[in-house]
Amino acid sequence: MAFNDESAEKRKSARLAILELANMISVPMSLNAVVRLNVADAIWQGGSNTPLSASQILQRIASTGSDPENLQRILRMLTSYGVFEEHLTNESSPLDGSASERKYSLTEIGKTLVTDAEGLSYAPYVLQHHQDALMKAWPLVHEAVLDPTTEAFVKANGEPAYDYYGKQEEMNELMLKAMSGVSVPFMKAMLDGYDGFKGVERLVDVGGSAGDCLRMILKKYPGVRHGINFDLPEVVAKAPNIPGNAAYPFS
Ligand SMILES: C[S@@+](CC[C@H](N)C(=O)[O-])C[C@H]1O[C@@H](n2cnc3c(N)ncnc32)[C@H](O)[C@@H]1O
Repeated sequence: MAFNDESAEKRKSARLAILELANMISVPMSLNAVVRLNVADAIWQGGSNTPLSASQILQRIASTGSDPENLQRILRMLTSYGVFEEHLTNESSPLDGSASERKYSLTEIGKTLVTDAEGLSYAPYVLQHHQDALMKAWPLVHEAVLDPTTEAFVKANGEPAYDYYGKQEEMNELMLKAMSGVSVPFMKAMLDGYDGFKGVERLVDVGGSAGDCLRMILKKYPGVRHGINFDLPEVVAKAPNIPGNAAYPFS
């Protein structure tokens, strides 16, 4: 196939678009980096969300020898995806000598990574989705088309995901924390607008993970006397008991 008009606007935009797609991995990997570095909590320290430069953020999270320029690149990348807001100050930049120093605060998206009073955030979800076992499976996605008999995760890791998580305590705990971080705010919002649990006496949450959803439903609906968290044994073993739940110790 020959393309005669390589300078046509739509060919130029198509080439830019495919380059962006080809490099898209830099976005979740940058997100993973700021979670590992705990940048959101560093900016939010004390609830102020005062814009900070990369060097000021590093003073809160890292020892000497860290590289503010590399952090700034990551922050700028994620600013373009709405995680941070960039503020150009009147002070000159000690990093690159430019007239304005760049500072960063959290947007609403960025705030989802801040650890709340219950120790929860969306940060563990980001880590869970980029753990080594999953990262090993992604390059095998095309094999799901060519040979769908074995899923990519199994090909990469030798066993299905939940078997793998169950055997690795750290991964099991990360999965539980990731689910709690996502489900607690979701469930709060859902319970504000949904009253379908009225009149229910026995409730089974299939795949209930740490039991957060069940706990929140039981708290709002004391009429639900038996709440059963039906999950894998190693997951239920880590799930805290729900006070007042008549189903214990049978969940
Ligand atoms: C995506 S998580 C859902 C978490 C939970 N419903 C929430 O909203 O926080 C899926 C859950 O299904 C559980 N699960 C996977 N296979 C299962 C099985 N065979 N029997 C019971 N639970 C299982 C996992 O351990 C995990 O907790």
